[in-house]
Amino acid sequence: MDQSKEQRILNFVLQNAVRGDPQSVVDTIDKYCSQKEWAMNVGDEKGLILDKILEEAKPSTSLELGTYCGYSAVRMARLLKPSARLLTIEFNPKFAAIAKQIIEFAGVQEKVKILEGPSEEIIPQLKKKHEVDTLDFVFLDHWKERYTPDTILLQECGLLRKGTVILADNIICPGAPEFINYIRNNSHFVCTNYPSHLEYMKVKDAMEKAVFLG
Ligand SMILES: O=C(NC/C=C/[C@H]1O[C@@H](n2ccc(=O)cc2)[C@H](O)[C@@H]1O)c1cc([N+](=O)[O-])cc(O)c1O
Ligand SMILES: [Mg+2]
Repeated sequence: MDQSKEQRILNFVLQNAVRGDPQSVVDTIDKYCSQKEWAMNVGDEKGLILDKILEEAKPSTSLELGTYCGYSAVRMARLLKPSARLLTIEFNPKFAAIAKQIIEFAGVQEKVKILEGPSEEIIPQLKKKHEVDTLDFVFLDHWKERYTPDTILLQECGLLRKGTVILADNIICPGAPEFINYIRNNSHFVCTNYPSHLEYMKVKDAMEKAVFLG
């Protein structure tokens, strides 16, 4: 059975990154995906925007929707304080297994917990099963048509608090038009757009920050 692209990314990390060094894992994935095979990691250009917004938020409890290979989980975990936690939801068991190995290789497994399953099933379990009170930071990078229903679900489950920062990837490419329409017309959020480029490409993309007002 020949390897998947995600397995090739994992192997490249295991052979070229420095164990226990999250920055080297991030740089190694960027190197592979810019030189060998494109993959849907947030990447280094949008990654720097993610870094800045995350550092400003100084979150104790963060949630990511769409782990994929774990690139942004490692990228975020490397900036979190030791007591902070990142929960990341992944639907595809093959991707979750790859991400687990990349997260462990980077040495950030103490801060990161992968929750396997669909977001609409897992979000309602966060408070009781995963001891979440409210979320300080949310990174949306899963199926683009799920951005809006999952943002509504997070509110319904009482997981957002005054000041929760939601950051969404791919506002232009592939695009999340219904999310943009929803969030920019919702008086409970203050939105900021961050123009950038699609990972590893010259194509325009953007991220959107939405701060919940309570
Ligand atoms: O489609 C994109 N992302 C969809 C991501 C989906 C990921 O979210 C998981 N998930 C986790 C939980 C769920 O409930 C559902 C899915 C899926 O199993 C997958 O791992 C995308 C596409 C491009 N592109 O240029 O084409 C660029 C990007 O940056 C992208 O993020
Ligand atoms: Mg993305």
